[in-house]
This record gives sequence, structure tokens and C-alpha cells, in this order.
Amino acid sequence: MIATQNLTFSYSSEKNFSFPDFSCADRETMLILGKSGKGKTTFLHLMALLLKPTGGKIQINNQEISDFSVSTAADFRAKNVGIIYQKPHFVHSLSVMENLLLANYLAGRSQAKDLAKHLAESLGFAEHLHKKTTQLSQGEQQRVSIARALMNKPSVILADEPTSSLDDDNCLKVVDLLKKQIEEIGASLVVVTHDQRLKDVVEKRINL
Ligand SMILES: Nc1ncnc2c1ncn2[C@@H]1O[C@H](COP(=O)(O)OP(=O)(O)OP(=O)(O)O)[C@@H](O)[C@H]1O
Repeated sequence: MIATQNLTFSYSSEKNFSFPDFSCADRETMLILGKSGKGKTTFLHLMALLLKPTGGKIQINNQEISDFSVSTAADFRAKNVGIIYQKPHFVHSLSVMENLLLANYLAGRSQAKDLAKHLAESLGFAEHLHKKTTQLSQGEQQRVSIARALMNKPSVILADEPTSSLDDDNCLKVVDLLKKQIEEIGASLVVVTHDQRLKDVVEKRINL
């Protein structure tokens, strides 16, 4: 589970945010909607401890995480949170498979090659595992980024526009896979999106 209370943040004295209280239980999916610039990505990055809130609380699995130090936050994030960024970030010198296994390494876990292969097959990029990520299309990179977020079986998956560059077929595949995964591993799934297709498949949502 993930929950926030009275969460505030500011980039500068002119750019202050105050977010509505939010919670997403295990095996639940929540959409975060809002017009461009309303702070959806900012909210997600606060939940991921990539940004430090100026006030309020964040709990993951009932543990208070908002006052973690930078290094404790990085360690906690690697082990418990899977992030699908709006723009995928990969290590370009590594192959797709190595990028997936890097998530295990950073979390101090053993390399789950079979899981990587299984995710690659489910998401339709198994034939690209040996390639460099730069050799993949944008949609393929997005699917690799989704697989990477699942490599440590996180308790919380935070996804920023995970389906925006996918066609209808792959969009449904991805949503299906994410839903199956959160059911299987008991995770919470939080999705920031403009993608109208997701409104039809996810009931719970908040508006910023
Ligand atoms: N690093 C930053 N420094 C200063 N202002 C920022 C920074 N990042 C974002 N902002 C501003 O904060 C506001 C919210 O940005 P954010 O990316 O969270 O919005 P969003 O709702 O995700 O938008 P979009 O739907 O366009 O991706 C925007 O006005 C943006 O210009």
C-alpha cells in the first residue's frame, strides 16, 4: 500500500503544490488525472522519494518514508518501488537484458534472468533482449521500461504515462500484464496518464 497525507512541495516560492490525500491499497490500481502542468509527475516523484516534500507524510506498507535520508531512500526505492518514467532512462552501453538485470543488482538481489525472459515474452520484446536499448523503437523502449520496473517484484509500481506511445493492442497487453503482476505480487499500482483508453479499464481515480 501507499498513502500520502497533507503532502506539499515547492520548486520555488512561486511554484507551490498542495496535493490531495491519496491512498492505494495492495492489488489496487489508481489513476492520477489532471491537466498538463498540474503536478502529476511531481506527485509521482514525491511518492518515489525522488523529490523531498516540504511537508506531509508518505507511507509505503505502513512505514513512514518521507523523512528518509537520500541514501536510505535510494535503497528503499530500489527494493520496494518500481518506477516507469515518462521518458525511459537506460544505460546505453548495456543490452536490454543487462538493463533489466541491473535493477536486480541495484536492489542487492540475485539476477532473475528467467523473470526477465518471461516479462520480455509477455511484453513482446523477447527477440530484442540481446540488442542495445538505442536500437529499439520508442514503444519497445517503453515496454522494456515496464519490464524493468517489475524485475524486483516491488510493493508499489509508479507509472508515468506508461501507455502513451503504445498502439491499442500493446496498450491492452501492458495494462493486462500490470494488473496480473500486481495481483500476483500484491503490489499497488499508481498511474499518471492522459491516455483516455485507461479510463475504461481502471475505475479508481483522483483529479489534481
Ligand atoms: N525541476 C523543476 N523546476 C521548476 N519547475 C518545475 C520543475 N519540474 C516541473 N516544474 C513545473 O511544475 C509544474 C508541474 O510539473 P509536472 O511535470 O509535475 O506536471 P504534469 O501535470 O505532470 O504535466 P504533464 O501532463 O505536461 O506531464 C509545471 O508548471 C512545471 O513547469
